[in-house]
Amino acid sequence: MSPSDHLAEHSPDLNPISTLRSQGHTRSISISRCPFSHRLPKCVRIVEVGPRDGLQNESHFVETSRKISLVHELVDAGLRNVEVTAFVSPRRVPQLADSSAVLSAIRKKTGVSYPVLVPNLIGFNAALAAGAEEVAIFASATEQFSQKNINCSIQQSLDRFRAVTTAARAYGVKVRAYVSCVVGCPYEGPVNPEAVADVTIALKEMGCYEISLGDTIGVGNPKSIVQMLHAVLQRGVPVSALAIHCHDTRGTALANVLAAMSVGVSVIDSSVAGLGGCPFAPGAAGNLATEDLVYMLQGMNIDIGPVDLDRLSATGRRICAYLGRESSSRVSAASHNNSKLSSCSRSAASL
Ligand SMILES: CC(C)(COP(=O)([O-])OP(=O)([O-])OC[C@H]1O[C@@H](n2cnc3c(N)ncnc32)[C@H](O)[C@@H]1OP(=O)([O-])[O-])[C@@H](O)C(=O)NCCC(=O)NCCSC(=O)C[C@@](C)(O)CC(=O)[O-]
Repeated sequence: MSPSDHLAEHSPDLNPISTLRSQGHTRSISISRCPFSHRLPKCVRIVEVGPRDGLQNESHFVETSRKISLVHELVDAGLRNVEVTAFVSPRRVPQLADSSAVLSAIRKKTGVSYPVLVPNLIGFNAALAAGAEEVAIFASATEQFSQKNINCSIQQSLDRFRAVTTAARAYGVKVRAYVSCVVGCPYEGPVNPEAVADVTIALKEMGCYEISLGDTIGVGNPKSIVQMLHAVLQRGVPVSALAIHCHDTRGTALANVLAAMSVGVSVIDSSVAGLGGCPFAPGAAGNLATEDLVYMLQGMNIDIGPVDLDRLSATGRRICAYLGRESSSRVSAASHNNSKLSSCSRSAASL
């Protein structure tokens, strides 16, 4: 039985292509093409931020052993980039006070990167001592968010980050970077894309191999995301050095990711079960759920590596059960309710 027949049998109304075929429409193949698929990257690298971004805002302390097993489960589900924790002030982010214990206990697999967040040299040195091979620094496009988040101006933060990138180079540690509030700021409102470009260029010039552009409070839409990306690209930052990091506060994260992909972005941050949110960004909900991203990309036949969606969904459900909350992944909820339909997207890919 072909995938389309399988779909037709189980859910005829979900499969317009086979329905049209059965009605004698021979040109149905053409509508199976995504109208902008030629502009989308063929491969996407997913950066899973659940263990760090996902847990940092949780009020009840997650046991160190549970954090470690979450990282292992995500890697076992096939993810190849898993952000593990943050070496920040334990007074500011008590949930991640066990960062050294977590990172040093991770059973590392070859071919997997395990970046950790560091705000300054203190954090970098602690991360290095715990075995970090990749760190992520994090700046903001707005002054007020920078002050609230890391207690310094944008310029001061760039000076601190330059010290980190210099040290990282000396130790052979890779450095990724974030820019927060790329579309809107909880304290300053709409953000000028040129401000995002300024910070992105500064981070690129100090040696960050990749800069992840964060819609921290999930106010973006496909148009504002693309406008922001164009501003960054027009200033000469190569698209291969950019990633996108969308919070799903208003339900636009997946659409925003697709918009970013249509201009060539091929690295996407997401969080298992849609966990997450910055403690210093009031109103910020969780990230785009990794399960939902994987469902869409696998369904579109975009290569994301060997990710097992069922295992990933199970991981999301387990951590949510531990935290005593519902998963924000729509795919996870849907496949739980109707396992027969869970493979629709994957079947459609081969039509
Ligand atoms: C950045 C600092 C450390 C500045 O820290 P500071 O400027 O020194 O001042 P502070 O009052 O904020 O903290 C001072 C205390 O932190 C200590 N300290 C100083 N540095 C470190 C360090 N690295 N590790 C551990 N301790 C450190 C320092 O020694 C001192 O200790 P105390 O005297 O109080 O005992 C602090 O403000 C901080 O930790 N802020 C938390 C930032 C954070 O984790 N935010 C959430 C992550 S960002 C995010 O979620 C957005 C992102 C990346 O996901 C993308 C997006 O969505 O946009």
